[in-house]
Amino acid sequence: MTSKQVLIAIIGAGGVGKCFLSQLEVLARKRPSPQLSLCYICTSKKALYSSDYSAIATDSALSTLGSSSQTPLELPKLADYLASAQSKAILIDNTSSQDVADAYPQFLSRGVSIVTPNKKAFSGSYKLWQDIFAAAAESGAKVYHESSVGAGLPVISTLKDLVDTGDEVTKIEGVFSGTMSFLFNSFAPTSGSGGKWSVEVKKAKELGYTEPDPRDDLNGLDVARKLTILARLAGLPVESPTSFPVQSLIPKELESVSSGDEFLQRLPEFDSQMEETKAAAEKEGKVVRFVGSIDVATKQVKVGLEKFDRSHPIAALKGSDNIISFYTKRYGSNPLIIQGAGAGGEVTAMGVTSDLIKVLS
Ligand SMILES: NC(=O)C1=CN([C@@H]2O[C@H](COP(=O)(O)OP(=O)(O)OC[C@H]3O[C@@H](n4cnc5c(N)ncnc54)[C@H](OP(=O)(O)O)[C@@H]3O)[C@@H](O)[C@H]2O)C=CC1
Ligand SMILES: N[C@@H](CC=O)C(=O)O
Ligand code: NA
Repeated sequence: MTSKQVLIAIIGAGGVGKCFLSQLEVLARKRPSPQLSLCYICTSKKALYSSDYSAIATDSALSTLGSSSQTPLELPKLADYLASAQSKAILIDNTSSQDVADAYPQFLSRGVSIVTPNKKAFSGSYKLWQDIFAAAAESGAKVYHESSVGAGLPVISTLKDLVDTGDEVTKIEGVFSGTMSFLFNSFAPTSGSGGKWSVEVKKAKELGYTEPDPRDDLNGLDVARKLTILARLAGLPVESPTSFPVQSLIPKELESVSSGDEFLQRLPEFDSQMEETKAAAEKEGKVVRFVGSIDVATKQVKVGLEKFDRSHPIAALKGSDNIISFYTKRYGSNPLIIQGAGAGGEVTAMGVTSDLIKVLS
């Protein structure tokens, strides 16, 4: 190992993790120095690494991992492994695991930087948030999580720039879920009749837009997590994603179902409930959409369904698009607006890779 080398460790090789691996390959080619060396990769069951930090070939990492007989290191051991290396190490967390998120302070305090699309660390308890940034400040390690809100869209960097340059954010509102956007754009389009709710939910999962368990999207918690992150960055110390009103779209009858698969299997029985919601909006000449807002002055955060005129920009979104409006003192009554795909492996991995570039810089 040399000081011109940076070690990369990846936890999670699913939809986002796989796309990140190919982007890492491109980045390593385009940016020969420092040399990026993949030293560890794991899923929840398998791992690939060696005690001398030998480089794992990125192009064949997934197939080698698939046939590996190594199991993942426990998180404290992984922190030891990375902190003991002579080169700087960066941990890429491509999971949605709370356990991995809870361990960030351990990594950061030992100088290991973190890049992640996982929302759990930044929307968990306020104490975890404080511990993460305190550990990073003390050791000088970096932590970036652009893809935790709006996938690769520059939402977090924009909000940080607004705050760091002395602007005052008064309100943030919009569509914060790629899954919810896709579902309502296809189930209740501004023209035509739209598909069946349960069929669209399955499609959203197949397209890689949903959380590993789509109930985490449908119960509103994914959006609540994103709003918690943005509210904290805007200066509101929101305690948790369940400390403000969040509307769930999970039918009452399915609230106690144990697995995501059983939930998806039974969802068609309840399509009529969402049809009623859609029909009620149509009666007023409107369409229904799933939105969120943070009112910084009144400290109010909320997540749920609202009706919109068909000509409203929120009603007219396409595919998995998010739209996020920042109202600030500087921008006055014309908000700064960010719009584009808010879910999917490639666009999410782009946010992760560009965060990695920031750490390298
Ligand atoms: N998909 C998207 O559009 C977006 C996703 N994100 C976030 O990106 C993250 C990844 O999402 P996605 O790739 O879609 O999810 P997937 O379910 O496709 O992949 C998750 C990966 O993490 C692994 N994993 C889960 N828990 C652990 C653990 N405790 N230890 C080691 N590995 C673990 C899984 O392994 P195994 O298969 O063995 O369980 C799998 O390889 C999530 O936090 C999600 O919220 C953010 C923005 C957009
Ligand atoms: N499930 C999430 C993925 C990105 O955060 C979404 O649909 O927005
Ligand atoms: Na983003």
